[in-house]
Amino acid sequence: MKIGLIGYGKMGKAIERIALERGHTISYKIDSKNTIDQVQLNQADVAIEFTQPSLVINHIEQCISQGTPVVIGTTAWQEQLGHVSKLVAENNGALLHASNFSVGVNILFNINEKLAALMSTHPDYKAQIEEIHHIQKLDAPSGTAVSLAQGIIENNENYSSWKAETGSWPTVNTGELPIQAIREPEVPGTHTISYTSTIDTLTLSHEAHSRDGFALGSVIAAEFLLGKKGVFTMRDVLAF
Ligand SMILES: NC(=O)C1=CN([C@@H]2O[C@H](COP(=O)(O)OP(=O)(O)OC[C@H]3O[C@@H](n4cnc5c(N)ncnc54)[C@H](OP(=O)(O)O)[C@@H]3O)[C@@H](O)[C@H]2O)C=CC1
Ligand SMILES: O=C(O)C1=N[C@H](C(=O)O)C[C@H](O)C1
Repeated sequence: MKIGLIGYGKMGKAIERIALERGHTISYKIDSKNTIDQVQLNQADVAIEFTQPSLVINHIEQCISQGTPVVIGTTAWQEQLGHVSKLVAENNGALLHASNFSVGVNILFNINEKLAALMSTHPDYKAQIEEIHHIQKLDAPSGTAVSLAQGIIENNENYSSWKAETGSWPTVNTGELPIQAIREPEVPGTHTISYTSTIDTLTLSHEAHSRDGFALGSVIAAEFLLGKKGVFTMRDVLAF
């Protein structure tokens, strides 16, 4: 498969290595010096986009209007999912997005929803989410933390919204789920959900050891997307 890389930073480089190991070729690499306007996107069978929240919607629009299937890893654009879904439908396009492409985190998403449902009838347990990432990360809280919070809100009647702060825990009102974002050098991504009562604490945690899991998941997602039409997520790839 011919893959176009939109974003050739920390993730783009990890994806290139894993794509080549899996027998794919790289058609182009887009970064701040070689931007999307300078490249014929449909040279590639599929594009994989990991850039920045401020760029991703323009990149999606360009890929979909030029008929290029695209895998989106960039985070912090979910409020535009309605616009993006409409665009994909109108152009009979193909797009796959995920806040986290690692298999381990997608298993965590599944367990998180089940635990949230079990905890719904135990309001004495207070939930919280902590995420730790490298200091270059532009968005906070992480897309993964937001997905985890949504999984709790949809399955636990004690929570109806989330509130986040960087570097400390937010003060919350009843029904608000607290998220703390921590930034430390070199951390690829660690997410911890805990439920604490006066009696005990129950904890679910995922710690990425490198970016390889995110990169491998995005290449597997690109392989899945080839020949399909519509909007997909890692749930479709992993058939959860
Ligand atoms: N869904 C998932 O599993 C994961 C998602 N992410 C998300 O992916 C995104 C990228 O992360 P990461 O690779 O660490 O970030 P980096 O900052 O390392 O890379 C960003 C890339 O975007 C490029 N870029 C900057 N400006 C432009 C522009 N105008 N046009 C085209 N490209 C441009 C940069 O170019 P240059 O190199 O020239 O500066 C760089 O190659 C983030 O949103 C992050 O949250 C990250 C990991 C996993
Ligand atoms: O920016 C990152 O590095 C990561 N971003 C994603 C997120 O926002 O959840 C996924 C992963 O945690 C790494």
